[in-house]
Amino acid sequence: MALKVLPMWAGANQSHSQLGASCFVQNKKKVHVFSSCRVNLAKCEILRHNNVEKKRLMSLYGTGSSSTDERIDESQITELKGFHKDLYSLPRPLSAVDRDPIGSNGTKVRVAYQGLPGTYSEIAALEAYPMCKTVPCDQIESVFKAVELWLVDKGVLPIENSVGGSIHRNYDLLLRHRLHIVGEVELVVNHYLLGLPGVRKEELTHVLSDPQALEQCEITLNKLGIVKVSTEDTAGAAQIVALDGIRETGAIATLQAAEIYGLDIVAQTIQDDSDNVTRFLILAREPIIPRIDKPHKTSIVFTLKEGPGVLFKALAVFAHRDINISKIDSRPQRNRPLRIVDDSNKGSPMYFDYLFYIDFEATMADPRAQLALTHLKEFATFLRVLGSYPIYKVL
Ligand SMILES: O=C(O)C(=O)Cc1ccccc1
Repeated sequence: MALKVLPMWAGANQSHSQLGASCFVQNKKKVHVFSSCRVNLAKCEILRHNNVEKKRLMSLYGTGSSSTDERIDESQITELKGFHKDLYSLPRPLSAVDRDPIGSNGTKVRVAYQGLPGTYSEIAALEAYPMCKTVPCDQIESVFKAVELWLVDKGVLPIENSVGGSIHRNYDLLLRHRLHIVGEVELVVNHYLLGLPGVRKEELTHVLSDPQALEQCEITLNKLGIVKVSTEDTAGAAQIVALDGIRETGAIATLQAAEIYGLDIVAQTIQDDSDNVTRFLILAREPIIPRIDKPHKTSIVFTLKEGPGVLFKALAVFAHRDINISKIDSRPQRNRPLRIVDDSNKGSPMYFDYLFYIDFEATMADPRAQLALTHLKEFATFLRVLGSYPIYKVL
């Protein structure tokens, strides 16, 4: 099918996205519904940037009706991608937009997230931009593409949680794409066990949810003897329960999902760890100008040369400048996981070649941070700044 490149429900309102979502469940296959309003917004943005392209794009997209049947197919996206390549090569001013609900063109900020309406990611998007228009996408990859292709202004993705640690799949995506981190949000995640109206906890034999949510409630679910089944996201699980109408199947999801999909709360705060916190990142096409009135952090990723004490030296560049490191993580490189240390001998040792992710508490506008990274480059074989952004504080 021709819709592989940008499969997302870009619902301009809840009914659109719910319509798309119910098709998804009922037909047991993905149906990609684009709201024409969303497509038209994207069109406008593109047309503003290049009048020469105007005729071509108008014929590409047509004038558009308000039907949810309007879809973008692969060839259109490919053309759009080519066009945006040109746009990316133009110098772009830094954006000072920071938790600002109004975008530079006077419209509401549009924030893409993975899943259906009612996910934790949507709640995180609204926490970062309270007046924003949230845009559901069927995969994390679609969130990145939606930002890259100017269909939305920002994207939100969960990056780590206090129970499971880093979400490495999402770290990999940060590296594969060239978006900038412009913010972070930390949510205390309270999981609700939801069921069809009137269902009691004892009746449940199966529970559906996102793998992270299932992991965070493992002890509770094992005690209840409930079989865990993974779904794409928590709200998707709630919707399946509502549509399938099987009394023995519940979902772990948000309070918002219970309301949206008409489910009862069978049990609340069912996570094993009461301090269950998930950290989300906000992504944008452009970096922000760091503000001096707020503490910021910077996220970087790098690889190191081989040798004794190289990691020690790498960390010392921050210590020498009194820069606090708030996170460090390592991950084998996916495309080059093994490093052959010495190929002169048979049976010479092979190590995993690691990517190091560090968050440190300074902005790239801070000379200490600039010096630290210049110093780090002496030991690094690769270094990328993922973004400087305000440290999240509950307001
Ligand atoms: O599926 C969701 O609702 C998400 O946003 C991902 C997630 C799942 C569990 C905890 C935090 C985020």
